[in-house]
Amino acid sequence: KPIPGIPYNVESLRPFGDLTAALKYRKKHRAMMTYFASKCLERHEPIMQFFFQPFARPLVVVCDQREGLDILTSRSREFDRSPLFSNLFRAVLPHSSIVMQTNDQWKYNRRLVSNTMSPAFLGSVGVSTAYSATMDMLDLWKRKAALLPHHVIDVKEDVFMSLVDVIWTVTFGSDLQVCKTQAKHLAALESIANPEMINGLTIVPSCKPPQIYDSLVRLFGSSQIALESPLGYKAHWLALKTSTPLRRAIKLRDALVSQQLHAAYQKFITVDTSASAGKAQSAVELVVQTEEQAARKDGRSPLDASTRDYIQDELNLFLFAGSSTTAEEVCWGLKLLTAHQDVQEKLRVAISDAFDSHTPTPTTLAQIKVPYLDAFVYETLRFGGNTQNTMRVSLVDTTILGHFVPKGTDIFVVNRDIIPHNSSCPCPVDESKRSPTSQASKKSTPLKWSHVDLNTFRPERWLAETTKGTEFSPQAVPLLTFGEGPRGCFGRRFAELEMRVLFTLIIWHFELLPIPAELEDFDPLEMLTMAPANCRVKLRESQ
Ligand code: HEM
Repeated sequence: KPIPGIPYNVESLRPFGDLTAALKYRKKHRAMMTYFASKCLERHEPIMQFFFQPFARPLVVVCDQREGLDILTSRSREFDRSPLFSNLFRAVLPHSSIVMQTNDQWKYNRRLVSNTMSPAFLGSVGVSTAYSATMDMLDLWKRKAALLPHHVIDVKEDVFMSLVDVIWTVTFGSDLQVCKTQAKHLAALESIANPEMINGLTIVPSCKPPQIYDSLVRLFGSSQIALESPLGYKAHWLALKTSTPLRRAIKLRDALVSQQLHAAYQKFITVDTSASAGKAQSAVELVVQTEEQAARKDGRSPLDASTRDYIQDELNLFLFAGSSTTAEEVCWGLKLLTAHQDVQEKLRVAISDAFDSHTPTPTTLAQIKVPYLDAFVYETLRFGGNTQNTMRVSLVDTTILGHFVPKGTDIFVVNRDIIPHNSSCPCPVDESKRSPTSQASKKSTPLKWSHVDLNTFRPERWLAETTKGTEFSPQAVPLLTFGEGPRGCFGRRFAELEMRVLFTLIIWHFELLPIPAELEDFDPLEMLTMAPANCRVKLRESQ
Protein backbone atom coordinates (compact mmCIF):
# COMPACT_ATOMS: atom_id res chain seq x y z
CA LYS A 1 0.00 0.00 0.00
CA PRO A 2 1.65 3.25 -1.09
CA ILE A 3 2.34 6.03 1.42
CA PRO A 4 -0.05 8.82 0.36
CA GLY A 5 1.60 11.67 -1.54
CA ILE A 6 5.03 10.12 -2.20
CA PRO A 7 5.50 9.50 -5.95
CA TYR A 8 5.92 5.94 -7.31
CA ASN A 9 5.83 4.14 -10.62
CA VAL A 10 2.38 2.77 -11.41
CA GLU A 11 4.01 -0.52 -12.50
CA SER A 12 5.35 -0.81 -8.94
CA LEU A 13 1.91 -1.92 -7.76
CA ARG A 14 2.14 -5.21 -9.69
CA PRO A 15 2.52 -8.40 -7.55
CA PHE A 16 6.34 -8.31 -7.49
CA GLY A 17 6.43 -4.54 -7.26
CA ASP A 18 9.65 -3.01 -8.51
CA LEU A 19 11.58 -6.26 -8.31
CA THR A 20 10.94 -7.33 -11.94
CA ALA A 21 11.95 -3.92 -13.31
CA ALA A 22 14.97 -3.74 -10.99
CA LEU A 23 16.21 -7.18 -12.10
CA LYS A 24 15.84 -6.10 -15.74
CA TYR A 25 17.77 -2.94 -14.91
CA ARG A 26 20.51 -5.02 -13.28
CA LYS A 27 20.88 -7.18 -16.38
CA LYS A 28 21.47 -4.05 -18.45
CA HIS A 29 23.62 -2.00 -16.04
CA ARG A 30 25.26 -4.84 -14.04
CA ALA A 31 24.03 -3.17 -10.84
CA MET A 32 20.75 -2.93 -8.98
CA MET A 33 21.64 -0.36 -6.31
CA THR A 34 21.63 2.48 -8.84
CA TYR A 35 18.09 1.55 -9.88
CA PHE A 36 16.47 3.82 -7.29
CA ALA A 37 18.40 6.93 -8.24
CA SER A 38 17.91 6.25 -11.94
CA LYS A 39 14.13 6.17 -11.46
CA CYS A 40 14.16 9.39 -9.40
CA LEU A 41 16.25 11.06 -12.09
CA GLU A 42 14.04 9.77 -14.88
CA ARG A 43 11.02 11.36 -13.21
CA HIS A 44 12.90 14.36 -11.76
CA GLU A 45 11.60 13.43 -8.30
CA PRO A 46 13.80 14.04 -5.22
CA ILE A 47 11.73 11.50 -3.24
CA MET A 48 10.01 8.32 -4.39
CA GLN A 49 8.71 5.06 -2.93
CA PHE A 50 9.45 1.56 -4.17
CA PHE A 51 7.93 -1.88 -3.50
CA PHE A 52 10.20 -4.88 -3.25
CA GLN A 53 8.43 -7.53 -1.19
CA PRO A 54 4.78 -8.55 -1.23
CA PHE A 55 2.94 -7.20 1.86
CA ALA A 56 6.06 -5.35 3.07
CA ARG A 57 6.06 -1.62 3.61
CA PRO A 58 7.31 0.55 0.76
CA LEU A 59 10.89 1.74 0.75
CA VAL A 60 11.38 5.53 0.54
CA VAL A 61 14.29 6.86 -1.54
CA VAL A 62 15.67 10.37 -1.06
CA CYS A 63 17.59 11.55 -4.12
CA ASP A 64 18.67 14.96 -2.91
CA GLN A 65 22.04 15.25 -1.25
CA ARG A 66 21.28 18.18 1.04
CA GLU A 67 18.15 16.56 2.44
CA GLY A 68 19.93 13.20 2.58
CA LEU A 69 22.85 14.64 4.51
CA ASP A 70 20.42 16.40 6.83
CA ILE A 71 18.65 13.09 7.60
CA LEU A 72 21.96 11.40 8.38
CA THR A 73 23.57 14.16 10.41
CA SER A 74 20.90 16.38 12.00
CA ARG A 75 17.91 14.06 12.40
CA SER A 76 19.44 11.07 14.18
CA ARG A 77 16.62 11.10 16.77
CA GLU A 78 14.18 10.40 13.96
CA PHE A 79 16.28 8.01 11.85
CA ASP A 80 18.59 5.18 12.93
CA ARG A 81 20.35 2.09 11.57
CA SER A 82 17.89 0.20 9.41
CA PRO A 83 17.18 -3.52 10.02
CA LEU A 84 17.44 -3.93 6.25
CA PHE A 85 21.12 -2.93 6.50
CA SER A 86 21.79 -4.75 9.79
CA ASN A 87 20.44 -7.99 8.35
CA LEU A 88 23.23 -8.06 5.78
CA PHE A 89 25.71 -8.57 8.64
CA ARG A 90 23.60 -10.05 11.45
CA ALA A 91 24.39 -13.72 10.71
CA VAL A 92 28.15 -13.25 10.43
CA LEU A 93 28.72 -10.50 13.04
CA PRO A 94 25.76 -10.83 15.45
CA HIS A 95 27.38 -8.97 18.38
CA SER A 96 29.07 -6.18 16.44
CA SER A 97 28.10 -2.51 16.50
CA ILE A 98 27.21 -2.39 12.80
CA VAL A 99 24.01 -4.42 13.35
CA MET A 100 22.84 -2.44 16.40
CA GLN A 101 20.62 0.58 16.69
CA THR A 102 22.23 3.49 18.51
CA ASN A 103 21.69 2.15 22.06
CA ASP A 104 23.86 1.56 25.15
CA GLN A 105 25.34 -1.66 23.79
CA TRP A 106 26.31 0.19 20.59
CA LYS A 107 27.99 2.86 22.74
CA TYR A 108 29.94 0.20 24.66
CA ASN A 109 31.10 -1.49 21.43
CA ARG A 110 32.04 1.86 19.89
CA ARG A 111 33.99 2.90 23.00
CA LEU A 112 36.04 -0.32 22.76
CA VAL A 113 37.56 0.70 19.44
CA SER A 114 37.29 4.50 19.59
CA ASN A 115 41.02 5.03 20.29
CA THR A 116 41.97 3.22 17.08
CA MET A 117 40.97 6.27 15.06
CA SER A 118 42.96 8.72 17.20
CA PRO A 119 45.55 10.80 15.32
CA ALA A 120 48.26 9.32 17.60
CA PHE A 121 47.46 5.69 16.75
CA LEU A 122 46.82 6.33 13.04
CA GLY A 123 49.92 8.52 12.70
CA SER A 124 52.16 5.79 14.11
CA VAL A 125 50.73 2.24 13.86
CA GLY A 126 48.31 3.12 11.02
CA VAL A 127 50.89 4.71 8.73
CA SER A 128 53.71 2.23 9.37
CA THR A 129 51.40 -0.76 8.82
CA ALA A 130 49.97 0.68 5.61
CA TYR A 131 53.53 1.47 4.50
CA SER A 132 54.95 -2.02 5.05
CA ALA A 133 51.94 -3.85 3.57
CA THR A 134 52.02 -1.60 0.50
CA MET A 135 55.76 -2.19 0.07
CA ASP A 136 55.06 -5.96 0.17
CA MET A 137 52.51 -5.51 -2.61
CA LEU A 138 54.92 -3.37 -4.63
CA ASP A 139 57.60 -6.02 -4.19
CA LEU A 140 55.14 -8.50 -5.70
CA TRP A 141 54.47 -6.06 -8.56
CA LYS A 142 58.21 -5.62 -9.17
CA ARG A 143 58.52 -9.37 -9.63
CA LYS A 144 55.50 -9.42 -11.92
CA ALA A 145 56.83 -6.50 -14.00
CA ALA A 146 60.26 -8.17 -14.24
CA LEU A 147 58.84 -11.57 -15.27
CA LEU A 148 56.21 -10.16 -17.61
CA PRO A 149 57.34 -6.74 -18.88
CA HIS A 150 54.84 -4.86 -21.12
CA HIS A 151 52.01 -7.25 -20.22
CA VAL A 152 48.57 -6.15 -19.10
CA ILE A 153 47.73 -7.94 -15.85
CA ASP A 154 44.84 -7.80 -13.38
CA VAL A 155 45.96 -6.64 -9.92
CA LYS A 156 42.60 -6.64 -8.16
CA GLU A 157 43.45 -9.68 -6.03
CA ASP A 158 46.86 -8.15 -5.08
CA VAL A 159 45.12 -5.02 -3.80
CA PHE A 160 42.63 -7.07 -1.79
CA MET A 161 45.46 -9.17 -0.33
CA SER A 162 47.40 -6.05 0.60
CA LEU A 163 44.43 -4.45 2.33
CA VAL A 164 43.74 -7.66 4.29
CA ASP A 165 47.42 -7.63 5.30
CA VAL A 166 47.02 -4.02 6.52
CA ILE A 167 43.84 -4.55 8.50
CA TRP A 168 45.08 -7.78 10.10
CA THR A 169 48.31 -6.14 11.23
CA VAL A 170 46.56 -3.02 12.52
CA THR A 171 44.07 -5.17 14.38
CA PHE A 172 46.45 -7.73 15.89
CA GLY A 173 50.01 -6.47 15.40
CA SER A 174 51.04 -9.74 13.70
CA ASP A 175 51.77 -10.15 10.00
CA LEU A 176 49.61 -12.42 7.79
CA GLN A 177 52.08 -12.17 4.89
CA VAL A 178 49.46 -12.70 2.19
CA CYS A 179 51.29 -10.63 -0.46
CA LYS A 180 54.68 -11.90 0.69
CA THR A 181 53.52 -15.51 0.09
CA GLN A 182 52.75 -14.65 -3.56
CA ALA A 183 56.02 -12.73 -3.98
CA LYS A 184 58.00 -15.72 -2.64
CA HIS A 185 56.21 -17.96 -5.12
CA LEU A 186 57.23 -15.71 -8.03
CA ALA A 187 60.78 -15.33 -6.68
CA ALA A 188 61.26 -19.04 -7.31
CA LEU A 189 60.57 -18.53 -11.06
CA GLU A 190 63.39 -17.33 -13.27
CA SER A 191 61.18 -16.60 -16.24
CA ILE A 192 57.74 -17.38 -17.62
CA ALA A 193 58.23 -18.75 -21.11
CA ASN A 194 54.65 -19.01 -22.38
CA PRO A 195 52.40 -17.03 -20.11
CA GLU A 196 48.72 -17.89 -20.24
CA MET A 197 46.76 -15.18 -22.08
CA ILE A 198 43.00 -14.63 -22.09
CA ASN A 199 41.72 -12.02 -24.57
CA GLY A 200 44.88 -9.92 -24.35
CA LEU A 201 45.16 -10.18 -20.57
CA THR A 202 48.14 -12.09 -19.12
CA ILE A 203 47.46 -14.48 -16.27
CA VAL A 204 50.25 -14.38 -13.69
CA PRO A 205 51.01 -17.66 -11.87
CA SER A 206 49.96 -17.61 -8.24
CA CYS A 207 49.98 -19.93 -5.24
CA LYS A 208 47.37 -20.78 -2.63
CA PRO A 209 47.06 -17.89 -0.13
CA PRO A 210 47.11 -18.51 3.65
CA GLN A 211 43.96 -20.29 4.77
CA ILE A 212 42.75 -17.44 6.97
CA TYR A 213 42.81 -15.08 3.96
CA ASP A 214 40.54 -17.48 2.07
CA SER A 215 38.27 -17.77 5.10
CA LEU A 216 37.97 -14.01 5.55
CA VAL A 217 37.24 -13.43 1.86
CA ARG A 218 34.65 -16.22 1.91
CA LEU A 219 32.95 -14.66 4.93
CA PHE A 220 33.01 -11.13 3.43
CA GLY A 221 31.33 -12.56 0.32
CA SER A 222 28.74 -14.55 2.25
CA SER A 223 26.66 -11.44 3.06
CA GLN A 224 25.62 -11.55 -0.57
CA ILE A 225 23.32 -14.44 0.43
CA ALA A 226 21.39 -12.14 2.77
CA LEU A 227 21.19 -9.53 0.02
CA GLU A 228 19.97 -11.81 -2.73
CA SER A 229 17.84 -14.48 -1.08
CA PRO A 230 14.10 -13.78 -0.51
CA LEU A 231 14.72 -15.25 2.98
CA GLY A 232 17.37 -12.58 3.60
CA TYR A 233 19.21 -12.89 6.94
CA LYS A 234 17.69 -16.33 7.65
CA ALA A 235 19.19 -17.77 4.44
CA HIS A 236 22.58 -16.34 5.39
CA TRP A 237 22.33 -17.77 8.91
CA LEU A 238 21.36 -21.19 7.52
CA ALA A 239 24.25 -21.15 5.03
CA LEU A 240 26.72 -20.37 7.82
CA LYS A 241 25.39 -23.35 9.79
CA THR A 242 25.16 -25.85 6.93
CA SER A 243 27.81 -25.05 4.31
CA THR A 244 31.06 -26.83 5.17
CA PRO A 245 33.42 -24.17 3.71
CA LEU A 246 31.54 -21.38 5.55
CA ARG A 247 31.44 -23.34 8.82
CA ARG A 248 35.18 -23.95 8.56
CA ALA A 249 35.79 -20.27 7.76
CA ILE A 250 33.86 -19.11 10.85
CA LYS A 251 35.61 -21.68 13.03
CA LEU A 252 39.07 -20.60 11.88
CA ARG A 253 38.30 -16.87 12.15
CA ASP A 254 36.85 -17.26 15.65
CA ALA A 255 39.73 -19.44 16.84
CA LEU A 256 42.40 -17.02 15.59
CA VAL A 257 40.65 -13.88 16.79
CA SER A 258 40.05 -15.40 20.23
CA GLN A 259 43.70 -16.46 20.39
CA GLN A 260 44.86 -12.93 19.52
CA LEU A 261 42.48 -11.39 22.04
CA HIS A 262 43.70 -13.60 24.87
CA ALA A 263 47.36 -13.08 23.91
CA ALA A 264 46.78 -9.30 24.05
CA TYR A 265 45.15 -9.65 27.47
CA GLN A 266 48.03 -11.75 28.79
CA LYS A 267 50.47 -9.12 27.53
CA PHE A 268 48.39 -6.41 29.15
CA ILE A 269 48.44 -8.04 32.60
CA THR A 270 52.10 -9.05 32.48
CA VAL A 271 53.63 -5.89 30.99
CA ASP A 272 53.65 -2.69 33.09
CA THR A 273 50.33 -1.21 31.96
CA SER A 274 51.17 2.40 32.80
CA ALA A 275 54.21 2.15 30.53
CA SER A 276 52.25 0.59 27.67
CA ALA A 277 49.29 3.01 27.89
CA GLY A 278 49.27 5.24 24.84
CA LYS A 279 51.84 3.04 23.14
CA ALA A 280 49.57 0.28 21.92
CA GLN A 281 50.89 -1.55 18.87
CA SER A 282 47.54 -2.80 17.64
CA ALA A 283 43.79 -2.27 17.88
CA VAL A 284 43.37 -5.36 20.06
CA GLU A 285 45.73 -3.87 22.67
CA LEU A 286 43.63 -0.70 22.78
CA VAL A 287 40.46 -2.78 23.04
CA VAL A 288 41.88 -4.76 25.98
CA GLN A 289 42.91 -1.53 27.78
CA THR A 290 39.41 -0.07 27.35
CA GLU A 291 37.71 -3.30 28.45
CA GLU A 292 39.89 -3.52 31.55
CA GLN A 293 38.94 0.03 32.57
CA ALA A 294 35.24 -0.66 31.94
CA ALA A 295 35.39 -3.94 33.91
CA ARG A 296 37.10 -2.21 36.85
CA LYS A 297 34.39 0.48 36.87
CA ASP A 298 31.58 -2.12 36.71
CA GLY A 299 33.21 -4.40 39.31
CA ARG A 300 33.44 -7.45 37.03
CA SER A 301 36.24 -9.50 35.44
CA PRO A 302 37.55 -8.34 32.07
CA LEU A 303 36.47 -10.44 29.05
CA ASP A 304 33.75 -12.17 31.10
CA ALA A 305 30.69 -13.80 29.56
CA SER A 306 28.83 -10.46 29.46
CA THR A 307 31.35 -8.85 27.09
CA ARG A 308 33.46 -11.53 25.37
CA ASP A 309 31.20 -12.05 22.34
CA TYR A 310 30.83 -8.29 21.82
CA ILE A 311 34.58 -7.73 21.94
CA GLN A 312 35.30 -10.62 19.63
CA ASP A 313 32.71 -9.50 17.07
CA GLU A 314 33.89 -5.89 17.20
CA LEU A 315 37.34 -7.17 16.20
CA ASN A 316 35.72 -9.33 13.51
CA LEU A 317 33.92 -6.23 12.27
CA PHE A 318 37.21 -4.37 12.02
CA LEU A 319 38.52 -7.09 9.70
CA PHE A 320 35.24 -7.25 7.78
CA ALA A 321 34.50 -3.56 7.25
CA GLY A 322 38.09 -2.43 6.94
CA SER A 323 39.50 -4.32 3.98
CA SER A 324 37.33 -4.95 0.91
CA THR A 325 35.72 -1.48 0.94
CA THR A 326 39.12 0.24 0.86
CA ALA A 327 40.50 -2.27 -1.67
CA GLU A 328 37.60 -1.55 -4.02
CA GLU A 329 38.24 2.19 -3.86
CA VAL A 330 41.96 1.67 -4.50
CA CYS A 331 41.09 -0.45 -7.55
CA TRP A 332 38.77 2.29 -8.87
CA GLY A 333 41.64 4.74 -8.34
CA LEU A 334 44.13 2.59 -10.29
CA LYS A 335 41.68 2.32 -13.17
CA LEU A 336 41.11 6.08 -13.15
CA LEU A 337 44.86 6.77 -13.11
CA THR A 338 45.34 4.42 -16.08
CA ALA A 339 42.51 6.03 -18.03
CA HIS A 340 43.53 9.61 -17.10
CA GLN A 341 47.24 9.77 -17.80
CA ASP A 342 47.22 13.57 -17.34
CA VAL A 343 45.95 13.16 -13.76
CA GLN A 344 48.61 10.51 -13.11
CA GLU A 345 51.32 12.87 -14.33
CA LYS A 346 50.04 15.76 -12.17
CA LEU A 347 49.91 13.44 -9.19
CA ARG A 348 53.49 12.26 -9.82
CA VAL A 349 54.76 15.84 -10.00
CA ALA A 350 52.80 16.88 -6.89
CA ILE A 351 54.16 13.93 -4.85
CA SER A 352 57.73 14.39 -6.09
CA ASP A 353 57.63 18.12 -5.24
CA ALA A 354 56.11 17.57 -1.81
CA PHE A 355 58.64 14.89 -0.85
CA ASP A 356 61.42 16.97 -2.36
CA SER A 357 62.55 13.96 -4.42
CA HIS A 358 63.26 11.89 -1.26
CA THR A 359 61.72 8.40 -1.17
CA PRO A 360 58.69 8.50 1.17
CA THR A 361 59.11 6.82 4.56
CA PRO A 362 56.49 6.16 7.25
CA THR A 363 57.61 9.33 9.05
CA THR A 364 57.39 11.60 6.01
CA LEU A 365 54.15 9.96 4.88
CA ALA A 366 52.64 10.87 8.25
CA GLN A 367 53.89 14.45 8.08
CA ILE A 368 53.82 15.72 4.51
CA LYS A 369 50.58 17.05 3.06
CA VAL A 370 49.99 16.85 -0.69
CA PRO A 371 46.82 18.75 -1.63
CA TYR A 372 46.60 17.22 -5.12
CA LEU A 373 46.87 13.71 -3.59
CA ASP A 374 44.03 14.48 -1.16
CA ALA A 375 42.02 15.87 -4.07
CA PHE A 376 42.69 12.74 -6.14
CA VAL A 377 41.63 10.45 -3.25
CA TYR A 378 38.37 12.38 -2.72
CA GLU A 379 37.61 12.48 -6.43
CA THR A 380 38.16 8.70 -6.60
CA LEU A 381 35.83 8.21 -3.63
CA ARG A 382 33.23 10.45 -5.32
CA PHE A 383 33.56 9.18 -8.87
CA GLY A 384 34.39 5.52 -8.19
CA GLY A 385 32.09 5.56 -5.16
CA ASN A 386 31.59 1.92 -4.15
CA THR A 387 28.59 2.65 -1.92
CA GLN A 388 25.42 3.78 -3.62
CA ASN A 389 22.84 4.34 -0.89
CA THR A 390 22.89 4.88 2.87
CA MET A 391 20.07 3.12 4.70
CA ARG A 392 18.10 4.31 7.73
CA VAL A 393 14.75 3.52 9.35
CA SER A 394 12.30 6.11 10.69
CA LEU A 395 11.92 5.79 14.48
CA VAL A 396 8.81 8.00 14.61
CA ASP A 397 6.08 9.33 12.30
CA THR A 398 7.83 12.21 10.53
CA THR A 399 8.10 14.18 7.28
CA ILE A 400 10.68 14.26 4.49
CA LEU A 401 10.53 17.01 1.87
CA GLY A 402 7.00 17.84 2.98
CA HIS A 403 5.71 14.23 2.76
CA PHE A 404 4.41 12.24 5.71
CA VAL A 405 6.61 9.18 6.42
CA PRO A 406 5.28 6.66 8.98
CA LYS A 407 7.38 5.16 11.79
CA GLY A 408 9.23 1.99 10.71
CA THR A 409 9.79 3.03 7.07
CA ASP A 410 13.08 2.06 5.47
CA ILE A 411 14.82 5.06 3.93
CA PHE A 412 17.52 4.95 1.23
CA VAL A 413 19.58 8.13 0.90
CA VAL A 414 21.18 8.21 -2.55
CA ASN A 415 24.92 8.73 -2.01
CA ARG A 416 26.00 9.58 -5.47
CA ASP A 417 25.55 12.75 -7.40
CA ILE A 418 26.20 11.01 -10.70
CA ILE A 419 24.33 7.89 -11.68
CA PRO A 420 25.84 5.96 -13.38
CA HIS A 421 28.58 8.23 -14.63
CA ASN A 422 26.43 10.16 -17.07
CA SER A 423 23.68 12.26 -15.58
CA SER A 424 23.67 14.91 -12.87
CA CYS A 425 20.89 15.18 -10.33
CA PRO A 426 18.19 17.44 -11.74
CA CYS A 427 15.50 16.86 -9.12
CA PRO A 428 14.17 20.30 -8.15
CA VAL A 429 13.11 20.83 -4.53
CA ASP A 430 10.79 23.48 -3.12
CA GLU A 431 13.03 25.12 -0.48
CA SER A 432 10.11 25.55 1.95
CA LYS A 433 9.52 21.77 1.98
CA ARG A 434 12.97 21.10 3.42
CA SER A 435 13.43 20.40 7.13
CA PRO A 436 14.37 23.44 9.28
CA THR A 437 17.93 22.14 9.74
CA SER A 438 18.29 21.51 6.03
CA GLN A 439 17.08 25.03 5.26
CA ALA A 440 19.54 26.46 7.78
CA SER A 441 22.45 24.43 6.33
CA LYS A 442 22.19 26.20 2.99
CA LYS A 443 23.39 29.42 4.58
CA SER A 444 26.33 27.83 6.36
CA THR A 445 27.55 25.67 3.49
CA PRO A 446 26.95 27.57 0.27
CA LEU A 447 29.90 25.97 -1.50
CA LYS A 448 28.68 22.44 -1.01
CA TRP A 449 25.83 22.60 -3.41
CA SER A 450 27.55 23.36 -6.68
CA HIS A 451 26.64 20.56 -9.08
CA VAL A 452 28.99 21.83 -11.77
CA ASP A 453 30.54 19.35 -14.13
CA LEU A 454 29.97 16.36 -11.88
CA ASN A 455 30.10 13.84 -14.69
CA THR A 456 33.80 14.25 -15.26
CA PHE A 457 36.70 12.93 -13.21
CA ARG A 458 38.43 16.13 -12.12
CA PRO A 459 40.47 16.15 -8.86
CA GLU A 460 40.90 19.94 -9.19
CA ARG A 461 37.34 20.45 -7.97
CA TRP A 462 38.65 19.65 -4.46
CA LEU A 463 41.32 22.38 -4.53
CA ALA A 464 40.93 26.01 -3.52
CA GLU A 465 43.26 29.00 -3.85
CA THR A 466 43.80 30.61 -0.47
CA THR A 467 46.23 33.14 0.95
CA LYS A 468 48.46 30.16 1.84
CA GLY A 469 48.46 28.86 -1.75
CA THR A 470 46.59 25.89 -3.23
CA GLU A 471 44.83 23.95 -0.48
CA PHE A 472 42.69 20.83 -0.29
CA SER A 473 39.04 21.73 0.16
CA PRO A 474 37.18 18.68 1.55
CA GLN A 475 33.81 20.48 1.56
CA ALA A 476 33.86 21.40 -2.14
CA VAL A 477 31.28 18.80 -3.16
CA PRO A 478 29.03 16.56 -1.05
CA LEU A 479 30.60 13.15 -0.47
CA LEU A 480 28.41 10.44 1.01
CA THR A 481 30.54 7.41 0.10
CA PHE A 482 31.18 6.82 3.83
CA GLY A 483 27.59 7.54 4.85
CA GLU A 484 27.42 10.34 7.44
CA GLY A 485 26.42 11.36 10.94
CA PRO A 486 26.70 9.36 14.18
CA ARG A 487 26.35 6.08 12.23
CA GLY A 488 28.62 7.09 9.37
CA CYS A 489 31.71 4.99 8.62
CA PHE A 490 33.77 4.54 11.77
CA GLY A 491 36.96 3.77 9.80
CA ARG A 492 36.83 6.74 7.43
CA ARG A 493 39.99 8.41 8.70
CA PHE A 494 41.95 5.20 8.45
CA ALA A 495 40.59 4.42 4.97
CA GLU A 496 41.61 7.88 3.72
CA LEU A 497 45.06 7.47 5.27
CA GLU A 498 45.51 4.03 3.67
CA MET A 499 44.55 5.42 0.29
CA ARG A 500 47.00 8.32 0.63
CA VAL A 501 49.85 5.97 1.61
CA LEU A 502 49.06 3.43 -1.12
CA PHE A 503 48.76 5.94 -3.96
CA THR A 504 51.89 7.84 -2.89
CA LEU A 505 53.97 4.67 -2.90
CA ILE A 506 52.44 3.27 -6.09
CA ILE A 507 53.05 6.51 -7.99
CA TRP A 508 56.54 6.81 -6.53
CA HIS A 509 57.61 3.32 -7.57
CA PHE A 510 55.57 2.67 -10.72
CA GLU A 511 54.11 4.12 -13.86
CA LEU A 512 50.66 2.86 -14.81
CA LEU A 513 50.91 2.81 -18.60
CA PRO A 514 47.91 3.15 -20.92
CA ILE A 515 46.23 -0.15 -21.79
CA PRO A 516 44.36 -1.14 -24.98
CA ALA A 517 40.83 0.25 -25.13
CA GLU A 518 39.30 -3.24 -25.31
CA LEU A 519 40.80 -4.07 -21.89
CA GLU A 520 39.78 -0.80 -20.28
CA ASP A 521 36.24 -0.78 -18.96
CA PHE A 522 34.47 0.65 -15.96
CA ASP A 523 32.05 -2.23 -15.46
CA PRO A 524 30.94 -2.62 -11.86
CA LEU A 525 30.68 -5.87 -9.96
CA GLU A 526 27.87 -5.40 -7.53
CA MET A 527 28.34 -7.22 -4.25
CA LEU A 528 27.35 -5.53 -0.99
CA THR A 529 29.19 -2.60 -2.55
CA MET A 530 30.19 -1.69 -6.11
CA ALA A 531 33.64 -3.02 -6.87
CA PRO A 532 35.15 -2.64 -10.31
CA ALA A 533 34.71 -5.92 -12.20
CA ASN A 534 38.46 -5.94 -12.91
CA CYS A 535 41.57 -3.87 -12.29
CA ARG A 536 43.82 -4.21 -15.32
CA VAL A 537 47.10 -2.35 -15.42
CA LYS A 538 50.38 -2.27 -17.33
CA LEU A 539 53.15 -1.65 -14.82
CA ARG A 540 56.54 -0.09 -15.46
CA GLU A 541 58.90 0.40 -12.57
CA SER A 542 59.93 4.05 -12.17
CA GLN A 543 63.57 4.80 -12.91
C1 HEM B 1 37.04 3.44 1.42
C2 HEM B 1 36.75 2.61 2.38
C3 HEM B 1 35.45 2.55 3.14
C4 HEM B 1 34.20 2.88 2.72
C5 HEM B 1 33.76 3.42 1.37
C6 HEM B 1 33.30 2.63 3.85
C7 HEM B 1 31.93 2.87 3.83
C8 HEM B 1 31.10 2.69 4.90
C9 HEM B 1 29.69 2.98 4.90
C10 HEM B 1 28.90 3.55 3.74
C11 HEM B 1 29.20 2.67 6.12
C12 HEM B 1 27.74 2.84 6.60
C13 HEM B 1 27.60 4.28 7.04
C14 HEM B 1 26.20 4.78 7.35
O1 HEM B 1 25.26 3.99 7.47
O2 HEM B 1 26.05 6.03 7.44
C15 HEM B 1 30.29 2.17 6.92
C16 HEM B 1 30.19 1.75 8.22
C17 HEM B 1 31.25 1.28 8.95
N1 HEM B 1 32.56 1.21 8.56
FE1 HEM B 1 33.33 1.76 6.77
N2 HEM B 1 34.03 2.16 4.90
C18 HEM B 1 35.35 2.10 4.52
C19 HEM B 1 36.42 1.71 5.30
C20 HEM B 1 36.34 1.30 6.61
C21 HEM B 1 37.46 0.92 7.45
C22 HEM B 1 38.93 0.96 7.00
C23 HEM B 1 36.96 0.54 8.65
C24 HEM B 1 37.65 0.07 9.90
C25 HEM B 1 38.90 0.06 10.12
C26 HEM B 1 35.52 0.70 8.58
C27 HEM B 1 34.66 0.44 9.62
C28 HEM B 1 33.30 0.69 9.59
C29 HEM B 1 32.42 0.41 10.71
C30 HEM B 1 32.84 -0.18 12.06
C31 HEM B 1 31.13 0.80 10.32
C32 HEM B 1 29.84 0.70 11.15
C33 HEM B 1 29.58 2.02 11.84
C34 HEM B 1 28.35 1.97 12.74
O3 HEM B 1 27.53 1.07 12.60
O4 HEM B 1 28.20 2.85 13.59
N3 HEM B 1 35.19 1.17 7.33
N4 HEM B 1 31.45 2.19 6.15
